[in-house]
Amino acid sequence: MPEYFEARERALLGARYEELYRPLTEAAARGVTVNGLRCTPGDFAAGAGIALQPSPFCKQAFLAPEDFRPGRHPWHHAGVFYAQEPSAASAAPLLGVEPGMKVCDLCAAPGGKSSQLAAALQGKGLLLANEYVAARAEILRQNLERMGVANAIVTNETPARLAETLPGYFDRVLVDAPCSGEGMFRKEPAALAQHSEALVRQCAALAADILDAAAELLAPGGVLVFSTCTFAPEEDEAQVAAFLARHPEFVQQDLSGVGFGRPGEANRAPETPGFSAASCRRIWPADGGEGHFIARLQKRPDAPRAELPRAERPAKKSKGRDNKGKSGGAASAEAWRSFAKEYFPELADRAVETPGELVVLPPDGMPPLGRLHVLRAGLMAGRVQKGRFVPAHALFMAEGARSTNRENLTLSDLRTLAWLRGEEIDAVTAQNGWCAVCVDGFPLGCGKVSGGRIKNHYPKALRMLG
Ligand SMILES: C[S@@+](CC[C@H](N)C(=O)[O-])C[C@H]1O[C@@H](n2cnc3c(N)ncnc32)[C@H](O)[C@@H]1O
Repeated sequence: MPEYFEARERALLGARYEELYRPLTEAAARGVTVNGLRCTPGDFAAGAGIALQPSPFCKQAFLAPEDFRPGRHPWHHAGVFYAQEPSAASAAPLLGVEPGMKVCDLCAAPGGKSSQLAAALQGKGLLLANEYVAARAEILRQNLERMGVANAIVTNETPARLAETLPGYFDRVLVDAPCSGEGMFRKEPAALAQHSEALVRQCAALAADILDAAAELLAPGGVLVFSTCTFAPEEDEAQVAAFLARHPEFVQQDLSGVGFGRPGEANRAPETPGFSAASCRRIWPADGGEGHFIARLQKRPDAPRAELPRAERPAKKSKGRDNKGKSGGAASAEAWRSFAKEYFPELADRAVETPGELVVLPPDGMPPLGRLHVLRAGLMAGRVQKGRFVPAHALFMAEGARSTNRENLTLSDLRTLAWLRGEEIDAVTAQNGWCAVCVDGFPLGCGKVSGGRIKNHYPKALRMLG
């Protein structure tokens, strides 16, 4: 253990130090969280063929065996589950997301908690999943695509710019803050190597700014969940106490009845009106996970309502014209509609956006995004090339199970692994044309059938090699 960390924690915990941190000498716990857009936890446990234990931290999650390799399981490729450290699955359900809400995940990559929030929305309402680090934002986009999320906007922004653009817009905001990662010591050697008192202070200051942006993003009556995977007072209890002192328009909610973990620690924050350490929740290594801190705060319903800034002019539409003289956008929409009528009749009447040659199905009630850096706004349906519609992988990952043309594989079918390796496979149930390839009913992308064989369109970067 880093010297500063151990000295601090021993001073704060006394004899409890040994009890609460002792499990850090054992192997890291592994967990999986079931994607509620795909199936129920019960169906997952019955069909996955993995020795699972229910997680104490989340109804949709399980503890997995130490040697479990998620990337080798076809259901992982099909977005049926997300490999998530067990205690990390605890925070998102505490946000109380319901279908139809507007939800923002401010620090979202790689996307474990965003996937949980999207599942809670059940395709209705909006998830804005933001990630500040560009390369991580791309991973977030890919993970949400794998999980079949169609109603997300993925942005690569600073929390402050989001708050300027969408003040008061969201019913729920999650801040899973960048932190000093003291709960990652066992799992990620880098967290151990980089740890220092200066890092703790730097992370605390950064998270305070992120929380201020979160406060601005929330509508009156909206709920904010703040979580970290660290134990440092400045980043946990003292952070929440300082937030409440800065934001009298918020009240803390009590998490003592959540059924897992332990209360926050009173000696980690100064006495602050409205703040209760006992109402926070801590998961210590002794509780079975790597470690998490969670607090829940509500913006008072009578807090002043913010005005959205006036929408800026939308980006110029492509001026491309097809060979029939129609605008590129109208031609793309028409190509999509005729494709959708054949393969996804339920989607054929949905409104589409056609930036350039692309066809995107925006989420219902798109907010004004101004000049935000948006990686994806809704579901990428495909693109039009030489007048023909070419479907996107994302379309089949979100809607493949409802396609009119499907190849139905199972976990025990040898064609499943062949498909994930990128090979051509025999068509048994699918007819000529585009088809969804599914394992046990869960989508694994698309292929094109001709002469009884399915040409593999599973993206090269996602293939299971070796
Ligand atoms: C604890 S991780 C989020 C994990 C994620 N919620 C999940 O469940 O998969 C914190 C994230 O905050 C991002 N981050 C780093 N600097 C940031 C900043 N200045 N503002 C907002 N987020 C930042 C990190 O890149 C990291 O992806």
